[in-house]
Amino acid sequence: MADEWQEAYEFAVEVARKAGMVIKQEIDKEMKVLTKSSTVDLVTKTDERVEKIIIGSLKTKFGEKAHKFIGEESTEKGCELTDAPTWIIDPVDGTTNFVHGFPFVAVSIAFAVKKELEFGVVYSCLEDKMYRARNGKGAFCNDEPISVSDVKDITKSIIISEHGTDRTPAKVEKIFSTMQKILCIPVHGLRGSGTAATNMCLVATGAVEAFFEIGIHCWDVAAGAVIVREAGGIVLDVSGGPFDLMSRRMLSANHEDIAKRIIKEIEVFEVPRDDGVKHLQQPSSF
Ligand SMILES: O=P([O-])([O-])O[C@@H]1[C@H](O)[C@H](O)[C@@H](O)[C@H](O)[C@H]1O
Ligand SMILES: [Mg+2]
Repeated sequence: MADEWQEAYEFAVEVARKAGMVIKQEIDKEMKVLTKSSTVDLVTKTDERVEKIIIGSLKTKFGEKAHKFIGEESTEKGCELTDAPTWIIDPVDGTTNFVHGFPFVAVSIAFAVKKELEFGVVYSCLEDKMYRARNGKGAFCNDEPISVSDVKDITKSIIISEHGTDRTPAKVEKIFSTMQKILCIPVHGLRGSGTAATNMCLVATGAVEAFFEIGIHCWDVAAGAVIVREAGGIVLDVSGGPFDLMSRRMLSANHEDIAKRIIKEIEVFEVPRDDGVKHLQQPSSF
């Protein structure tokens, strides 16, 4: 069937909008903040509630058993990506922003079939920007086509990276050393919105040339990966090898020239994979 997943794609947009409305209603209320992997890895009742709303809506629409789900707040024993149609969900990407009222928070919903990403939806709900893309069908923001920047000269670029939620001094040192080297290439600027999904959409719209991070999770970047590719960009491992959704390493860029130059400066550090697989050989570089 040529267009087997179109209905699911359209429904994902609807569900992302519904989820974003809940986030908008909750952001100004007093909230109880809990922590997860570290004291700066925050979670709220809204994260859990929104994930339940999204997965509940998808199950009602497509049946309890037809699809599998990987959700930030409900995947406790590692993520297993099989050949089955699988939804990959971050209900509130940018939870720290949400807690502080910093105005970038996104709902990220991706769909993979046979381990290949089929479509992605990122709703930057406080800005009311609905980003979406489906394989081979282009990328859009609020129904307008989007495309990456045509800047190939790194000295004319803006690059995004984030600090993540691991404050191990040796890792933080590598993150800042990488940022310092990139800043001093020099580039026009370094930025970070506090949501990986939104960062990838900023690459897709051409507002920045690249975004990279080590330590993100599959639900942070799955939807954004489709959006960047469909906007004409590339998504790679931070070594320049192929992007591996479970590796927790990702570089997205408008062009190979920008990606290659950034890769020269990235100080890579080890993070456990999302699927728990150990000793996987890292992909080779360019
Ligand atoms: O926890 P969360 O807010 O959904 O997701 C986080 C955001 O995407 C942040 O930008 C990135 O730096 C972290 O690595 C992610 O964990
Ligand atoms: Mg996230």
